[in-house]
Amino acid sequence: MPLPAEPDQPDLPAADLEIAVRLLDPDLPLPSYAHPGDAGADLVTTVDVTLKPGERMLVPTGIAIALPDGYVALVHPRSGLAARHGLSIVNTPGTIDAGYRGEIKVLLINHDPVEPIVLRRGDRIAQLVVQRFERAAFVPVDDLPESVRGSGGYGSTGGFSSMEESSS
Ligand SMILES: O=c1ccn([C@H]2C[C@H](O)[C@@H](COP(=O)(O)OP(=O)(O)OP(=O)(O)O)O2)c(=O)[nH]1
Ligand SMILES: [Mg+2]
Repeated sequence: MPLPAEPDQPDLPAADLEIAVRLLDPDLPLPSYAHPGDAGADLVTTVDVTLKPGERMLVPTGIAIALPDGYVALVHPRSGLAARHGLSIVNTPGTIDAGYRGEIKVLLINHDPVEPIVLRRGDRIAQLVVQRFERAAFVPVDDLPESVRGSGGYGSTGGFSSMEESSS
C-alpha cells in the first residue's frame, strides 16, 4: 500500500501506514494525532451524550476503517477525561479487527459516583492505537518450559503496604 508523501497534519511526521477511512458523518473530523510521536489518534462522538453516574452507553464515532491484514486498532480511554470526570471505556481497550468494516463504537462508562458527564457531538472521547499483532498457533503440550516466575501470580510479589497490614 503506498504511503502518503506528506503528513496528513502540518507539523506531524509522515505516517508509517495508510489506513482507509469512511467518514460516515462528513462534518466530523478524521481520527487525528495531537502531537508528533503520539500513539493514539483521537476519536469523537457523533452524538450528544449525558451519562449518569455508573451509566454506560455505546457511542458512535462516525468512522469505519479497513486495517491491513496483520494490524489491529485498540480503542483506549483518554486519561484527561478519566482523571477529571471519571470517563472510561467498559471493554478497554476495545479491539477493532482488521476485517471489521462497521462503524467504530465506544462503550463509554461514567465511573464518577456523583456527577453526570455531558458530552457534545464532536468531543474527543477515546483514542485509537494501531498496532501489528502476531497470529498464534495454539499447540497443546503436556509440560510447559520452566520459568523463574512459575505459577506465581495474582499478587505473589506483594501488594500495597496498607493491604499487607490489613491482611496480616
Ligand atoms: O470498542 C469496540 C470493540 C469492538 N468494536 C467492533 C470492532 C470489532 O472487530 C467488533 C467485534 O469486537 P469483539 O471481538 O471485541 O467483540 P465480540 O463480543 O467478540 O463480538 P464478535 O462475536 O462480533 O467478535 O466490534 C467496536 O466498534 N468498538
Ligand atoms: Mg470477537
